Amino acid sequence: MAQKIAKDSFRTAFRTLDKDVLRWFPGHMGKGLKQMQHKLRSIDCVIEVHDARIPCSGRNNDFKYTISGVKPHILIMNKSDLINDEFKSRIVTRLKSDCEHVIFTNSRDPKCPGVKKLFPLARELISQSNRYNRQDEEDYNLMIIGVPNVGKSSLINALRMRHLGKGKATPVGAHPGITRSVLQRIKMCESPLFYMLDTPGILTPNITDTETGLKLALCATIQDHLVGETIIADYLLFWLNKHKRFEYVDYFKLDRPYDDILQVLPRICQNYNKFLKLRTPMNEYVYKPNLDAAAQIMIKAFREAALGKILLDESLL
Ligand SMILES: Nc1nc2c(ncn2[C@@H]2O[C@H](COP(=O)(O)OP(=O)(O)OP(=O)(O)O)[C@@H](O)[C@H]2O)c(=O)[nH]1
Repeated sequence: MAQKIAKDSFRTAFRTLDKDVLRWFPGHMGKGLKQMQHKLRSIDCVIEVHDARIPCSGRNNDFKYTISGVKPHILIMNKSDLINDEFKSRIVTRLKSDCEHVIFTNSRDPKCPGVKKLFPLARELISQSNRYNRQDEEDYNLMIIGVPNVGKSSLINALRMRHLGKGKATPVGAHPGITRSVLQRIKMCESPLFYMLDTPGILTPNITDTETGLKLALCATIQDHLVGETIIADYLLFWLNKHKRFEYVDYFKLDRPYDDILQVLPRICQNYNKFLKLRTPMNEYVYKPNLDAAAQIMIKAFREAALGKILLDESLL
């Protein structure tokens, strides 16, 4: 029934009035790339971290020509606990021409197999590569890079926890932009001696179209309010309907799937008791649905996989 309703009349393409997606993403991150280039000589391996829910969208390939083109490069698909395992081999195949070494991690779990695999693979690749003037040195220097909020700091902490038994070296935040580009050298492993040269290098996401921008926003690579919670929630609703993922109907206690976000948000306000109390010119109080709060509830549900495991790039594989 739900499928039929969705199929007959729902949107087949996502349109937003706000076409200027690039405006959402700040341009200041280019500075980070320059700093990374300065450190290039002493780096033995580049660890690129990206969000496994968007393996094709938003990766910034510029660094390949400036940094990783000449260094061993491992691509980490982090937050892989939020996608279904069945997609992993398709992701590896899809990314093969770009990077031969793809590892899936859940950085919230230092014991996950991907975290375990990373240093042995890095060591192997470094030993096969030209280390310039550093052949005699016995330490390995890594650089972790990626767009905001993909879990770079969490990965560093997971690796340190695993190999050194130590806790946090870098702050982790639920909001993008926590890491500042202060240069430091963090010990990651004693034997063999692994260092991470900088705090994580932040790359500007590569936005090719509106949908890419909205997927990046859903994955929290940019602060929600810069894009607008309602636009992000609307895109989520569109995506869920298009991919026949109707778990949201039960989760938000709706009676059926809806295509119009302005029909969904007031119902969520009702069910979650999200109202704004406003005073009228007559000094009376009225209650208005708090649509932004409802949109935040939808976005949070996606981010916590409460609507099921969702690979936003599914149709690009
Ligand atoms: N489910 C899940 N959440 C993760 C994972 N890795 C990180 N997170 C969460 O993602 C958010 C961002 O993590 P950070 O480690 O701060 O990301 P970052 O890339 O260092 O962020 P910036 O400093 O803004 O560039 C935090 O809320 C983490 O708890 C993961 O593998 N799975």
